[in-house]
Amino acid sequence: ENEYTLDTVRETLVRQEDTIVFGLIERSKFPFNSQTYDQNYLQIPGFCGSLVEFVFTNTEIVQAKAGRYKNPEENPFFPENLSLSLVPSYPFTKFLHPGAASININKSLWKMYFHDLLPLFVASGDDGNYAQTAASDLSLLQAISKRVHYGKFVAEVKFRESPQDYEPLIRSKDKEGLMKLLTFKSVEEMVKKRVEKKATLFGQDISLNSSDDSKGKQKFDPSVASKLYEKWVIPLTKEVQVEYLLRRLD
Ligand SMILES: O=C(O)C(=O)C[C@]1(C(=O)O)C=C[C@@H](O)C=C1
Repeated sequence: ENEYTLDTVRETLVRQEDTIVFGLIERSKFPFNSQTYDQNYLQIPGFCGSLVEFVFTNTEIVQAKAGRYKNPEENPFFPENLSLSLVPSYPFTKFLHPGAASININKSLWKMYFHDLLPLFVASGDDGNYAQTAASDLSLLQAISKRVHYGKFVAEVKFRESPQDYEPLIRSKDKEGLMKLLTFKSVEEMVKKRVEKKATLFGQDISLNSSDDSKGKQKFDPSVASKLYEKWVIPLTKEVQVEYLLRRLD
């Protein structure tokens, strides 16, 4: 259980930034491709929904059978469709309180992603690559979901470090007080700046003549990455922390 400390969980969050920034850059290779999201585009017998829903539900079914959701860091978007893992189980450290399993905010992430985030950074247009578009939506949304739900681990670490500060707030269900106690504004500022810097560096065209590197055209507007963190990723990670703490003494 020593693998989880405030330093190690923060290191994990930092590494997850790379995945999210790359995910944004990968999705921005494709235009919006609205057919991917159109409820009337598909005509598959026995399936009702958009292509992106088709790709998500079927991918999650396979990944659940292959054991993905046995790991408490993973949360499915369509848990109602999933069957049990078919693979031998691995002894994941039981670090979280059992109440953690009932927290899944993927439905809100789904809405945020398709309604607010995508239109911010994806060019309009259609290039016919709907399956590839849905696949990059899937990997980016999975990365964002993993990051936001990692708030459960962050909250558990903080609780174990100072139960005397958290317990009274949990008992009185003081959401505002909990939010205040778990917030570190200076850390949030660092996270946003670092994410924007990563987006600048990862999105750069690389040439062999190093003096040309910074002149190349950017693959992606880096401010979108920090905006994603500021408006959604950080606030939702905090919301998960509060929800987790409220269940911590059950
Ligand atoms: O690093 C922490 O302490 C966290 O809780 C993570 C996080 C974040 O989402 O990046 C959230 C809340 C804190 O105010 C600072 C950062």
